[in-house]
Amino acid sequence: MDEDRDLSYHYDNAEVTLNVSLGKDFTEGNLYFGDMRQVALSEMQCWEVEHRVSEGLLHRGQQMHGALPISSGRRWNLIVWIRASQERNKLCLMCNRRPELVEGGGSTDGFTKPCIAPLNAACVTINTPS
Ligand SMILES: O=C(O)CCC(=O)C(=O)O
Ligand SMILES: [Fe+2]
Repeated sequence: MDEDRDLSYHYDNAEVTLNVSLGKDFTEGNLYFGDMRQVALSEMQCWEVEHRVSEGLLHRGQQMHGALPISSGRRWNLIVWIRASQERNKLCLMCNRRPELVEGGGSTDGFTKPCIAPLNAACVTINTPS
């Protein structure tokens, strides 16, 4: 709390993300979006999206995005990362490999083992739009 004034460019470990602006009072701090994570950062275009308080924004989790710095106030958001096991069982978004599945009970379709690969540095590069 009180420390994160912005959020660098990244993609989410989710198929779809819901981002709801809860307020409170803040200035600046817009979201920005780029292409899907597979596009080279050097070729990516970014655009800014105004995110008004009480509005929800639904985006693909693998679309690159970030939050610009706020210049005053406090910015609260509700973030819901929505994951689909059918998709995630095919590919781990964090290491780009097919995950090993652990048997689940009942009607589950498997759970992934913890990912041991280091985070891809390209995913956490700070690259704010000009
Ligand atoms: O601060 C925001 O609105 C973005 C948050 C976000 O992208 C995340 O938590 O994955
Ligand atoms: Fe995110």
